[in-house]
This record gives sequence, structure tokens and C-alpha cells, in this order.
Amino acid sequence: MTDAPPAVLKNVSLRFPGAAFAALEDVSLELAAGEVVTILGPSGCGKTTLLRLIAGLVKPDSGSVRVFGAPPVPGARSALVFQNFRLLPWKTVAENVGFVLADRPAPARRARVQEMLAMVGLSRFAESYPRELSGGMQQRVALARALAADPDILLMDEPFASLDAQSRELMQAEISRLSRQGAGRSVVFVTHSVDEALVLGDRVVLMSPRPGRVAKSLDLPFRGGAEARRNHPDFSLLRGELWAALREMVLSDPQSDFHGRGLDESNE
Ligand SMILES: Nc1ncnc2c1ncn2[C@@H]1O[C@H](COP(=O)(O)OP(=O)(O)OP(=O)(O)O)[C@@H](O)[C@H]1O
Repeated sequence: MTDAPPAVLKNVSLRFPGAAFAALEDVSLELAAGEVVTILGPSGCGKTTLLRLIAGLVKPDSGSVRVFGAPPVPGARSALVFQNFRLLPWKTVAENVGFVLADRPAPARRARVQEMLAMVGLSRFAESYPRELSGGMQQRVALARALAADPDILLMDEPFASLDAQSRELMQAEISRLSRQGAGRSVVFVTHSVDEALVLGDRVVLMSPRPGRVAKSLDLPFRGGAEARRNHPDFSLLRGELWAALREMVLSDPQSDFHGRGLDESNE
């Protein structure tokens, strides 16, 4: 059982009650230990639902989801990071991070909180409240909280979408560094940005909407930090390929506002 992959989805389908289309239809995906998979796709293609399935927060109508060989249990082996941080405004930074460690003895909890805050460069802000921090800093607190319980799988749902460009790049570098350091920790990272998918992923999974399906899975030929990746000769080629596939999906989707229209060659 210990050799089972971090997450395996087999022929998973899920339709929410009353929905015209399946949120996910016949989706199969395997996540390897230490792998960073970025999930890319237009609005409504089931990206968030995929993360929630791995987290054990929803169950499929058919097919199976296994996390380390067993049905997922919420909070057990994975942690979710959202776009809107979900920090508790009435608790300090340290209390927010320590929140997930409530079952540990106080000294161990304090030590772990300090370690996590040092990791994200926020030791000096332990006693501050979320409202006293910038958006980028708050997102670092959310990341520290997600990592505090040392999850084997980090599930990130457009975590940097609401950050300014500079904070976003710094956070991407942080994730890239953590994933290269993290002994065997796997990451599933949902994004709308082709660039972000290419800068962070070992593999990019492209999903299509209505019903949500895996359209393409692309092993990336580069590793390492953002700059090395952007300088790789294949980066622009892959960027163009993914963007063209996304554009085609959106333009050919009768439910999309952009159906049948032209779009610029940019997604940022
Ligand atoms: N709890 C729910 N009840 C009903 N329908 C839902 C629920 N959650 C998601 N859906 C529907 O399932 C589909 C997939 O939703 P999901 O949020 O997974 O897509 P997404 O790719 O993450 O979208 P976005 O990029 O806009 O966040 C959508 O059509 C959505 O409206």
C-alpha cells in the first residue's frame, strides 16, 4: 500500500444535481510522488471539482479516486490553498498557521509555526493580524498554514490569481523552490494562466468544458526556476500550442461569451 501513487483518478464522472453537463466525465489522472501537475482550462471545465475530489470533499458518481491507495479522507494527506486565502481575520498570523495543528502539544505547535513562518519569510509578522498584511503576504500565510501539517499533496486552486504581478512572481518562485526541495511532496496547481502552468509544472493537464474532460496531458521538457524555463528553446512553442488549444476550446464552445469571435494572442 505504501507504494501506491499519491493520487489516482480512474474514469471519474460527476454531475452536480440539476446541472445540464457533467462537471467531470470519464477523467483519469495519476499523480506521481514529487510531481507538480498544473491544470489548465477554461472556466467551468471542472478544475476545482478535480481538486475537491482528491481532497475527499466530494465523491464521484462513477469511477474511483484513490489517495495513496485508499479513498481520500478530508484533511488527512492533502491540503488546499485557495485564491481568497480564507484566513481567520480575528486570529493573528501565528494563530492562523497553528490552527491546523490544534492536536499537537503547545511547544511542538509553536516550533512548527515558527518554522513555517520563517520558511515563507514572515517571522516578524507572527503577532500581526491578516488585515495588516498585503495580499501577497496573506497568501504566504495561507501557504504556511497549508504546509504546517506537512501534507503529502498540496492542492492549489488559482492561489495567486488575485495577487499583483510582482507578488505573483515571487510566490511562483516560492512554490517552485518548495516543490524542488519537498521530499516527495506532490502538487496539483490549478491556473488560468498558460505561463504559470509552464513555469511551475512538470506536466500540464489541459481540460475542456461541458462536460469536463482531460483534453491533453503534456510532459514538459524543462525543470527548474522560471528564468531557466522561459529561456528554454521549447518554451514559446509550448506556450503557443497550449494557448491555441485553449482558444479553440473557448471559441468553439456555444456556451462561451467568446463563441465564434476572434481573440488576441495573449492570455495574461
Ligand atoms: N457545488 C456545486 N453545485 C452545482 N454545480 C457545481 C458545483 N460546483 C461546481 N459546479 C459546476 O460544475 C462545473 C465545474 O465547476 P468547477 O468549479 O469545477 O470548474 P472550474 O474549471 O474550476 O471553473 P473556474 O475556472 O471558473 O473556477 C461548472 O459548470 C460548475 O457550475
